[in-house]
Amino acid sequence: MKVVADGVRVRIGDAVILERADFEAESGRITGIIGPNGSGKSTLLRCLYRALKPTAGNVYIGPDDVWRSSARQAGLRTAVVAQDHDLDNDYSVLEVVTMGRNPHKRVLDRETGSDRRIVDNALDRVRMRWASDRIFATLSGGERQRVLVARALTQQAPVLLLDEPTNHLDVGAQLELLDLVRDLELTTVAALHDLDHATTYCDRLILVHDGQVVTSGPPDEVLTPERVAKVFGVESAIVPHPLTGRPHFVTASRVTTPR
Ligand SMILES: Nc1ncnc2c1ncn2[C@@H]1O[C@H](COP(=O)(O)OP(=O)(O)OP(=O)(O)O)[C@@H](O)[C@H]1O
Repeated sequence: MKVVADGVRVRIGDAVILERADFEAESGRITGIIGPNGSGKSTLLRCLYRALKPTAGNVYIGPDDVWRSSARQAGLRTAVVAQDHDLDNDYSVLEVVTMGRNPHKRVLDRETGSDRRIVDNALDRVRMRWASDRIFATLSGGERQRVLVARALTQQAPVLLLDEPTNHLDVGAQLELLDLVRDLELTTVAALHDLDHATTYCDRLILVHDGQVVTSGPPDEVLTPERVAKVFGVESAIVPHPLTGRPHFVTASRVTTPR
């Protein structure tokens, strides 16, 4: 299922946060959104998962305009791990992850044995089943992040939207999560800060700068040294990884090119 942004514009008050954002995320592929702090990555993602209505333009998940679909329809197609969440302090981990099943249920439907198996399986995949009865708010930042990924998995949606999914995770847990995302083979759109992760895990990148999509394409075409210097202000190269031989993004020093 494809994800398409068509001329998306976001204006908040007098500020234009996003201008004419166009892109297409291919079915079953990982598309990374990269760009400096404040460039508009989260804003673009929020438009995709119905948290923010664009001032102009359209977002399509598969054939449907997300802003003409119901919240439930959107929940069946799109699972989200956002940067912020509005979870009550008293929810247990099990309750949080079970919420991912809500789009599959009618109002008074009870949890079934099948739901419970899906929830347990998701918790196993992120190695958090041991915490099922813990209060979500008492977990560490990295543990909470893994639980939110488990909740997204239980939605069993074809599209996965991730806003800086490796936040709070140690280096091993970061790679474990990104390997898991790759193995899922969903249509994934992820805002990422780590440009080596973006190079290693993404099939395509969308580079956002000052609220504009600067370019999109395969990582080696997007992350040219000239463009990285201009947008991020650092000297960089893509070189063969000394351990794997795969393309590896490295930085050297800050450059003086104005951003
Ligand atoms: N509700 C709002 N009101 C005013 N400005 C906003 C609002 N939401 C976002 N912005 C501004 O829009 C710009 C883009 O924000 P956004 O969160 O999309 O950036 P980002 O690329 O995800 O940044 P980061 O890498 O720091 O997470 C920022 O300058 C931010 O301050």
